[in-house]
Amino acid sequence: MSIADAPSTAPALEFKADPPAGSDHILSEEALAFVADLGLRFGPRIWTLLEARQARQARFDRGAAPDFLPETRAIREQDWTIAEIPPVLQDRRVEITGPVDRKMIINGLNSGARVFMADFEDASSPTWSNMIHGQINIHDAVRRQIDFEDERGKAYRLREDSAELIVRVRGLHLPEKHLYLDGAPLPGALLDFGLHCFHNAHELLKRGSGPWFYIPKLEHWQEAALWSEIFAWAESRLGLARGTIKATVLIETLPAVFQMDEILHAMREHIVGLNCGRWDYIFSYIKVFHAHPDRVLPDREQVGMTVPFLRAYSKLLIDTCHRRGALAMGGMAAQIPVKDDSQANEAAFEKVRADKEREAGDGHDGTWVAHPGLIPVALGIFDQALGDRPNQLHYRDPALSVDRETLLAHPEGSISEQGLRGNIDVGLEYTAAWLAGRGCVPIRNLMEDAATAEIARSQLWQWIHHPGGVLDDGRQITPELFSSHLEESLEGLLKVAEKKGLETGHCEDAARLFRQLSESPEFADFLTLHAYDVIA
Ligand SMILES: CC(=O)SCCNC(=O)CCNC(=O)[C@H](O)C(C)(C)COP(=O)(O)OP(=O)(O)OC[C@H]1O[C@@H](n2cnc3c(N)ncnc32)[C@H](O)[C@@H]1OP(=O)(O)O
Ligand SMILES: O=CC(=O)O
Ligand SMILES: [Mg+2]
Repeated sequence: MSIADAPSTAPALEFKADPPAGSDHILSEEALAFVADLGLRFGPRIWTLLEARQARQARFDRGAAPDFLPETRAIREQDWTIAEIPPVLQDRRVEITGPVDRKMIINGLNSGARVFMADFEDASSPTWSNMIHGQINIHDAVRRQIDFEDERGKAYRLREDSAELIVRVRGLHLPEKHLYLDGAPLPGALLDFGLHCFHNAHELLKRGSGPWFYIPKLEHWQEAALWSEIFAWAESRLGLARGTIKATVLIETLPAVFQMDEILHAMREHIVGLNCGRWDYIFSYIKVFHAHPDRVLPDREQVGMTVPFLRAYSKLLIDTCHRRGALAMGGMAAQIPVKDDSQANEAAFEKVRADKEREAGDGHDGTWVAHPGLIPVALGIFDQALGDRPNQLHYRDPALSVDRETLLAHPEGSISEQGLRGNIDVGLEYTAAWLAGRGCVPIRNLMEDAATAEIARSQLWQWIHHPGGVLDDGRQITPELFSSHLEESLEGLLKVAEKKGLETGHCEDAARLFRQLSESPEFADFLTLHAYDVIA
């Protein structure tokens, strides 16, 4: 059955805002019918899975901690592998990621990285305009019709040998408030997946590529199983062969690290690998244990990939993937080139080099960079580690032994005034940018995205709410201390905004959100959910 002939059983989607200009072909009747069908079939299942997250968190709040599941022991112990990885996805030694604006997409695809991940998630603020223009841009990129000229007159066009495109969709928790179905907002993930798949799957396949996705923030293998069902349904509805759609799943929540075999198994027809989403993983550690007074984390700077719980996570991910024939992707180092300070620039590159050397040496099949300037460093390291192979799928560490205790090990360290102020300053500046529609920004020479703000505000919550929130000079982090730093920080941010002629309302809103989320007795699940209420 052709797409146009397929009957839609879903009620029509209700627009809560006008479709952005120039989006008629993206929000076409057929595409909307496909998305509405997705919403009707899978929306209620998503709500149920989100409720299950709440129930699990309530158990963690009563003192429990994540563990391997007894009921899925057989899946962990039996021998099985995922389906074959398509040839174009076998070599992913360096991937660049970025938001979905036109210039970023062209630059990312032209960057020399193997993959460009177009990010509807952590690097994008999900304004209606960003999300729909992102789809327009991806549609054009797939058809290689994405030429454009910026305000300086610089022309952009795709190179012949552009990178493979992977689209990261929003997490299951984020609604798309501009589209309602049956009285409830459509899950944003279904809109992102649905539009890309509907418009581009056949076109990509015709061009030797395919509908490839990154799936973020899963907390349970049943969520992975649902994605596989969504893919299978879309394949059948769009006339694609079963197993055409391929996903890489980010392991970036603490519960998910205990279910990596189960996630691979549940998606074995549709998965090609796992990725170490280290930043959200740190956020998840704080969230899962937010009610445990003995789990207060030290300064963010002290929680790097070499601390035991993070090192164990990445090593177990590599081993699990390679046992199952799946790619084990590394994560993002936050450093970016420093333009006006060669010493700081060299130090930033050194940090990225060390990070990528560790990843390649541990057996990762590829890694992420945030900026094109870092591709040569990462490529050099992975080229050397891979030799003439496309990946390190053959590699297993015979001495590896990772247990639950290490996966949960609490990192030792201290909390400094600089760390406290850093979380407030960076969190506030980032959140103000997000509210203004920019989901990824350079702050103090680091790439910052939504995960930064989540770590910052959840650390602040922990430090304010637990007796362990004590500075290295002996001062307790009280609501009053937090509040005085927040005021100072806001004052500074407002001055900068005024000087640049930027809207100051976003700074005020960001401060209000930070105050509300950090001081509230309840720990909020996601800052971005609260911030989403404020954006257009
Ligand atoms: C935890 C996670 O989820 S990680 C995944 C999410 N994070 C990301 O995707 C990071 C994306 N990175 C970025 O957005 C940017 O690198 C930033 C915001 C950090 C810095 O951007 P800028 O300030 O524009 O950097 P800079 O001025 O040095 O850029 C130089 C050029 O590189 C381009 N560039 C920078 N980063 C990227 C990127 N990630 N992809 C493609 N092109 C890029 C810029 O567009 C610019 O192009 P131009 O010369 O044609 O104007
Ligand atoms: O999405 C990536 C992460 O580190 O978080
Ligand atoms: Mg993430």
